[in-house]
Amino acid sequence: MSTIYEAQLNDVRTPNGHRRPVAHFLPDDIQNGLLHPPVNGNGNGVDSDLSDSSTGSPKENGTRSRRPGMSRKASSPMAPAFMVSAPGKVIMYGEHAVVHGKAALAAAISLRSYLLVTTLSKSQRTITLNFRDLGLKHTWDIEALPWDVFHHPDKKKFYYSLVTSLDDELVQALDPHLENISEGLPEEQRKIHIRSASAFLYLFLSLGSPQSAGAIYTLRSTIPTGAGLGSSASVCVCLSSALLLQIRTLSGPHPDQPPDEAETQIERINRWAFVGELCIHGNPSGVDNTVSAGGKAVYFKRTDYEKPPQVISLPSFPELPLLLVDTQQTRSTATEVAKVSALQKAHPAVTESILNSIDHVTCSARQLIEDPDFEGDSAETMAHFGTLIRINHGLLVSLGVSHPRLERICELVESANVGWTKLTGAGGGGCTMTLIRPDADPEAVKGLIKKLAIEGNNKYETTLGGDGVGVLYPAVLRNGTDEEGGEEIDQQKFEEAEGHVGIERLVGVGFHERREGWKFWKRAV
Ligand SMILES: Nc1ncnc2c1ncn2[C@@H]1O[C@H](COP(=O)(O)OP(=O)(O)O)[C@@H](O)[C@H]1O
Ligand SMILES: C[C@@](O)(CCOP(=O)(O)O)CC(=O)O
Repeated sequence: MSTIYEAQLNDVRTPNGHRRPVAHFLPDDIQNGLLHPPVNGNGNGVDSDLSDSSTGSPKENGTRSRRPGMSRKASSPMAPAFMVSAPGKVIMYGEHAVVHGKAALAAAISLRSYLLVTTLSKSQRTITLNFRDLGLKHTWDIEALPWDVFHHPDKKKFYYSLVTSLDDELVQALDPHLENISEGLPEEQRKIHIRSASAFLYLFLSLGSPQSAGAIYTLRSTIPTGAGLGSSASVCVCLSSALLLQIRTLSGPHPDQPPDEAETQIERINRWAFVGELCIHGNPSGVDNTVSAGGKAVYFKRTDYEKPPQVISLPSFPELPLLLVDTQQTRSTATEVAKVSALQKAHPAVTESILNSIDHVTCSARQLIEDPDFEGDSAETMAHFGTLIRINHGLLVSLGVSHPRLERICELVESANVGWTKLTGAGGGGCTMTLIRPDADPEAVKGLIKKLAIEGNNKYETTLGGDGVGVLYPAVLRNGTDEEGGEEIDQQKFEEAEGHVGIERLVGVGFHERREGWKFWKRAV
């Protein structure tokens, strides 16, 4: 959909945004959208025989082979390695207020997380979490995990359940399995590892079973961690979709899948991604995982946490010339969200009025976009969006979630007179987004970008409004190499891809002009 502000520094990627018709790699029944999960007597949705036998190997191009005259296979081939990918996001308007039941407007970005799932042979009864960006690698014995607690009839959840809070007993049952993660690392770093691992384990134990296949889950991301661009949500969407695919509860994605059916799959993925977010940052609104799962741009509001949120797709979300700048100042979403809750406790009426003002800002932007006479790129529209950006930032400052480094960026943009800036995401560090004025002097913009770099900021180039969660099943891509049938993405290749550019080149969604393989569930408009 949208755009990047061209400049010379710290380029992370230059996506072309092209989408190609996708190859039919999924096993027949998944491919045709017919696969509705076999929920067994334990209600865990997994049938280990079926899950192995219905998945083809990459060499068979995903077709199922059954021996004639046999109703059941004697032995089953290993499931092929597959990948899932999910985008980060920018919140245009409404961060923090959205946690308190107000509206937010957010869009997917082209920076993404990629998760490779490698199934182990039947005799290897372990799962390994390999989160490369964090340097986290940990292996668990599947049988040693607390299945009895997670599968107790009072506790058991299903792939379609709506889980809106973590269960304390389940969280406690995970503790012994998290305590020796990354021992010896500084406490702050360990905490980050433990949070990510707890999201994985909570989902694995909720969705899997003691019969789940052993596997290695290798994740790499081009989204900066903890910078306000939704890295945690995109990781959670990857985990949720991979685990739901492994227990064969998702249909498609398929190019001809009816939109309402695709929406159901997105919703299932999104619900469990939200549970992962609960593990990582405690009190999420759900806007990040919603945008990451479904992609595009949405208006989001959740007034009642016991019910699904209101999500409205915004197909006329305009191509905005945005500059994303990362202060590289670390912070955690959980801490910033807690600051606002503390302010609300201390000053309920004042805080509520700030949150309401943010809500008005978001609604004003939505009204503008949905106006039948809306002109996406007129100077007037830009000025309207820009003023709302400036006001929204001021309100976030009042909530106490800015940071001197964020303020410094606002000051530099203001004095260069090239656009309007606000923090995006949780603040306290992380990123700003600047909407560049249509009449901005290009030399002034260049000068600004140079100054920002000199002061230690990092610029991200990204497009807005792309696809949500995608699947590459099996993990084979046409990468412009001569490999017959496409290039198989194995773990070593994926791990060794150099930096963000290397990841994009190897597996990036939309990176190669003629790449085929990735498929996406398309949100109904
Ligand atoms: N690439 C990654 N691999 C594994 N976990 C990640 C990755 N990126 C982020 N996370 C998890 O998400 C947390 C950051 O989430 P959060 O503070 O909400 O920031 P963000 O704004 O980027 O979502 C990290 O502490 C980590 O637990
Ligand atoms: C502050 C908040 O509104 C957005 C947080 O975004 P991020 O985790 O900084 O990318 C929290 C939330 O919506 O869950």
